[in-house]
Amino acid sequence: MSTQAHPLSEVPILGSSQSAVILALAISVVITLAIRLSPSSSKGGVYDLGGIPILAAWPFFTKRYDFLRNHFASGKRYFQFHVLQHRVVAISGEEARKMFFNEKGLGLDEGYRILMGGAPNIDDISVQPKEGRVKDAELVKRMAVLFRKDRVVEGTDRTDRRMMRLTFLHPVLPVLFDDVHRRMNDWGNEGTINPFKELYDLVFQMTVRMGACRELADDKDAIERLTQHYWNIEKNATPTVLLLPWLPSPAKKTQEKATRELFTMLYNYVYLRRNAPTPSTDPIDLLVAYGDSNEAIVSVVMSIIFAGVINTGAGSCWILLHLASHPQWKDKVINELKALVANHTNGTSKEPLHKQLAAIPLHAWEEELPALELVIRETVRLTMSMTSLRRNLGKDIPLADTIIKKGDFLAYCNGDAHMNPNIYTDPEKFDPERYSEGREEDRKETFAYLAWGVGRHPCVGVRIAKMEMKLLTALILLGYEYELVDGAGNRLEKVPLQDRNDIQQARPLSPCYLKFKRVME
Ligand code: HEM
Repeated sequence: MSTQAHPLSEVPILGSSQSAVILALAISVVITLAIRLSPSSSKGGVYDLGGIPILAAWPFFTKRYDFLRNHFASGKRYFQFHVLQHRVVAISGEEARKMFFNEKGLGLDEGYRILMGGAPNIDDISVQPKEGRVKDAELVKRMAVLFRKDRVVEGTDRTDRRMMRLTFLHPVLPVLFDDVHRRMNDWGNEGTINPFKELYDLVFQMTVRMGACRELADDKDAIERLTQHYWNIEKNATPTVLLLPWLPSPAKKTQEKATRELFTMLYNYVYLRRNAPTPSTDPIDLLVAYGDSNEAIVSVVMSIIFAGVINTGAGSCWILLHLASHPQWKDKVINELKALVANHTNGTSKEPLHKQLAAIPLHAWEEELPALELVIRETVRLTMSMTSLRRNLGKDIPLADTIIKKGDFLAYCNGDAHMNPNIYTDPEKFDPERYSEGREEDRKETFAYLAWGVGRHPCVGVRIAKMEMKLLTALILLGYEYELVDGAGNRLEKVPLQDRNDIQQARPLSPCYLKFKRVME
C-alpha cells in the first residue's frame, strides 16, 4: 500500500475572512433579483409563476411537497419559477416522468446539490483534491463495488482486479449484527425511545461500518461526533443558504464549520488506513487501492454515509411505525422471521438472538421473507414521495411546446405517482397487499414505483439498505415487544401522518415514540 503524507495543513481550506466583501456583493445581487418582477403567464404549455423570483421560489424550499402538489392540483401540468438565475421547471404526468428518468443529459447530482443541499459537499470548504475530483459517475461506480452482494457475504470480488487483491473472505453481516446488538443494549430492558433519533443512530453505525473503516466504526464517540456534523449540515440547509449561497449567514457558517470538521475527521481515518502496516478489507482501504487521493476518498466516504443514512433511516423507522398499527402484518412478519431462524439455525441454540440471526445466510434474508419484502416495498413507497431533481447538462430537451435548455433544472414530485389514486387505490393507506399477484398496482403506468430509483439512476444501495432494514426489524420484532406512544406516553392506536415537507428525515407530523420491553436476549 502506498503511503501518503498527512499534510492536512497543506490542504487548501478557505476560511470565511472574505465575509464582508461577500455580504456586500450578496446584498446587491438580492436587490437585483428582487426587482426582477414579472407577471405570471403561460407560455409554451408551461405556466410561469412570475412575481418576485425569490418569494415565488421560497415555498419550494420550506414546504416543497405542498408547493408542488398544490400547483398541480390547481390544474397546471408543468410550471416554472426561478432559483437565483436558474430556471426550474416542475413537471407531472407519465410522459414527463418517462423523459425525466430516461433522458441522458439530465444530471442527478447537480440537481440535488443546488436545489436540496443537506449533503456535505467539499466544494463548500474549497478543498482542492490534488489529483482531481472523483466524478459523480465514478463515485457511483465505487459505491456499487463496495456494496456488491459477494462483498457483503464474503468479500470476494470477481470484476475489479485492483480490488480483488484486497478483498479477502471477510463477512460484514455478523459484524453489523454485533454492532447493532451492542448499541441496542444501551437502551436497557424497558423504556421509550424516539425512533427518529435512536434508529437513525443505528443506521449511522451500520453505514459507517459498510462505508468507512473499522477504527471509526468501533468508536462510538467518534460516530456520535460524525452524526452531529451530518445533522448540522442537514438542518442548516435553510432556504437562505440555498437561495443565497454567497451570503455568510449563521446557517451557512455552521454548515461550513461542520463540513470542515467532518472532512478533517474522515481525512484522519483515511491517513491512518493508508499508512497502516497491513491493508484491511474495509472500504477506505479498497478506495486507497483504487488509487484515489486522500481528499477524493474523503468525498466518496462522505457521500456514501449521506446516501446510506437518510433513506434507510426513514425506512427503518416507518416500518416499525406501520407494523405497530397493523397487527396482522406484524404477526405475519414475526412468524416469517421465526420460521427463518428455525430453518437456518439449530432450534435448540442457546446463542443470543443477534448471533442466531447473524448465522442466517444472506440469500435466505433476501429470498425467504416475502411478507417483510412487501412491507418494505409499501413503506418506502410512502416515505419516498419526495421530489426528484435533475439539471440539464446536455442538449436541449423539448417539453410540451417549450425547450428545457442546458443549465435548466427539472423537479418531479414522486408523489405524482406514489400518491396518485389512479395508480394506487387509497394511496395514503398502508396496504402491502397492493403489490401481490392479481393487483400489482405498481404496474399500472410506466415508472409508477419510484422508491428505489428507475431509468438512468437506480439506487446502488438497494441491497444493503434492504438488508439493514431487515436486520433492524428482526432484532426489534423478535427481541422486544413495543407499542407506539405520544409525547405524554399515551398509547397511539394509529400511526401519525408523515410530514411530507420534511424532505430529509421524513418524520411524523406529531411526536411518536416506541415504548418497548425486551423479551429475548
Ligand atoms: C431505504 C433506503 C434507500 C432508498 C429508499 C433509496 C432510494 C433511492 C432513490 C429513489 C434513488 C434515485 C434518486 C433519483 O432518481 O433522483 C437513489 C439513488 C441512489 N442511492 Fe439510494 N436509497 C436507499 C439507500 C441507499 C444506500 C444505503 C446507498 C448507499 C450507501 C444508496 C446510494 C444511492 C446512490 C449512490 C444513488 C445515486 C445513483 C446515481 O446517481 O446513479 N442508497 N436511491
